Amino acid sequence: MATYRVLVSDPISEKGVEALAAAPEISVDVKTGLKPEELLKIIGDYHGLVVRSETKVTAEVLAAATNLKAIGRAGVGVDNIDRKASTDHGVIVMNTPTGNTISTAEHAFTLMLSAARNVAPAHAEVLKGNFKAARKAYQGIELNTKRLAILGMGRIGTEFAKRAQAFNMTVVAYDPFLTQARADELKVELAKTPDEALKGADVVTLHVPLTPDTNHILNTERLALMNKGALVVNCARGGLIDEVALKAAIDSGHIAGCALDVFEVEPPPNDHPLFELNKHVVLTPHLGASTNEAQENVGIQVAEQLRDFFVTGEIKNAINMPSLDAATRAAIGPYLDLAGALGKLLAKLGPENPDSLRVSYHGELAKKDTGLVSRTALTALLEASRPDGQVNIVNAPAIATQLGLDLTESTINAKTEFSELVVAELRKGEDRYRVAGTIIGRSPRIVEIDRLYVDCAIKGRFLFVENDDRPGMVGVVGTALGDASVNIANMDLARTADRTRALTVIEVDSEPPTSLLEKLRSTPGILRVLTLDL
Ligand SMILES: NC(=O)c1ccc[n+]([C@@H]2O[C@H](COP(=O)([O-])OP(=O)(O)OC[C@H]3O[C@@H](n4cnc5c(N)ncnc54)[C@H](O)[C@@H]3O)[C@@H](O)[C@H]2O)c1
Ligand SMILES: O=C(O)[C@H](O)COP(=O)(O)O
Repeated sequence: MATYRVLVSDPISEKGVEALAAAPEISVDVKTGLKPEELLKIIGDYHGLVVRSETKVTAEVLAAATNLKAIGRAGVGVDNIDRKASTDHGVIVMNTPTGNTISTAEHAFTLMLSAARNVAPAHAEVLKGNFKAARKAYQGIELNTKRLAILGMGRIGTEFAKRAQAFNMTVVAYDPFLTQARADELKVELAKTPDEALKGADVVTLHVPLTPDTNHILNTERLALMNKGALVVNCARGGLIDEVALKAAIDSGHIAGCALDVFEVEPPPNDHPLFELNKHVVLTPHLGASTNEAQENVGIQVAEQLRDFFVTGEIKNAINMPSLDAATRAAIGPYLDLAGALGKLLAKLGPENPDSLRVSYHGELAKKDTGLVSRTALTALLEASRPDGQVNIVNAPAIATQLGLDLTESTINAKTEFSELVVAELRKGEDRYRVAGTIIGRSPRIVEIDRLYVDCAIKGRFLFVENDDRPGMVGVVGTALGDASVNIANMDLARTADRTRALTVIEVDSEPPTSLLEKLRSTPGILRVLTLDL
């Protein structure tokens, strides 16, 4: 019986569906073209969701998706998925960033050539029998030596640049992450601003994600910076262009035309103003990634990523989580277990309503990527007060922020008696409580509780007894446990350097009854008694 149910709600390649269904742990339902209300009704039954750009994964859908753990986007753009709501609900969002790069770059390039040479309107006229008239009407634009501005020099922008250079175009690129060294390597001019890239450009092509910052990145003012007779190409997202401004710039004759694969609203309405245009215009229905090759790539990639996430815990190409490959998962597995135990210990023993959790790493571990280890400690800390599955590794930082709890990480070079040490400290004002652990062999051990040195396992049922450090206390505790028929599996004793306070960590074989806890708590010299299942 499959453990995880995955809904594929947009068409992906058959091979992708097969790759997902091949895992015995996973059962797959393909239901494409669902209306929003139909999706809302069934999404609660699924642990995984696979989409392209059609399914809108809104905050409402995520609120109804009570079992959802992961969304796989078979493609690049994730603007159809409410990222914040996904994170708040603890749902991992992964995309497949590389699978459709070439197909999309080729489509964008095709669009540029088609707009320059009026391929679409000329074709339509030929079919209508207007061969001669069309020969006169559709004079083209040569691209050789023209200046091309690329906004967004990521995967697709870079591939577009290579093709444009083969056509002897001069390429100028703007991307906030493009360095001079990379620009030199790609033989493109580096623009410091979008305006600088657009000034004097004959063609612009957009390859940036749609975000609140990039919405209408191409507007009236920026179109005006381009040369008269310039072309606009957009194979990224419709919202990047102010379509009203574009229509006005084409009507005025400043911009010659446009080549668009994407629209502000998809599908665009039948009376869309750009549909009135004819010369140097070509419009396609979001076909950039629609090749057999790209669809197989992204379909299989998304299937493998979701399968690995459910089966091995591997996290690849997540946009709201650090990645975690299988090898790293295996290497840091014991530290994740240790961090979980430290978080639980702090929840039980540390101050309530803390201001911050500080996780510090000593030794070799300090050189590794410990982000997920810290997140695991935070998740375990928060889970203790929300045991109903509301908190997980994806949403723990967001929940902590809502609570005003800071998570800080530090690496410490000072030597300790352990080759590696993880210290988790909960702070509330001046009040601090710390616990620490290490890995011995492959086994996580707790080695410090509130500055007292212990050695205990991270799994089991424990009784913590803090008492004045005076003779006879261990006997009192042992006798009380014996009288209550609670067997001791392990016992570890620690005391402060000034010998005023002692801590006994007792691993027990059965749940200590309330009567035993009350008896211990009322025993003179016993300061605190707590039980904890780790
Ligand atoms: N039409 C289609 O079918 C289709 C197919 C694939 C991708 N896309 C779209 O194309 C976009 C780009 O895809 P990609 O694979 O090249 O992504 P990418 O992440 O490799 O590249 C995006 C680049 O944009 C840059 N960027 C971000 N903000 C910017 C800004 N304000 N100005 C300039 N550059 C900025 C980033 O630094 C990055 O280098 C995707 O986000 C997606 O929306 C469309
Ligand atoms: O962002 C993408 O990957 C493209 O826009 C492709 O979208 P699609 O999968 O809906 O064709």
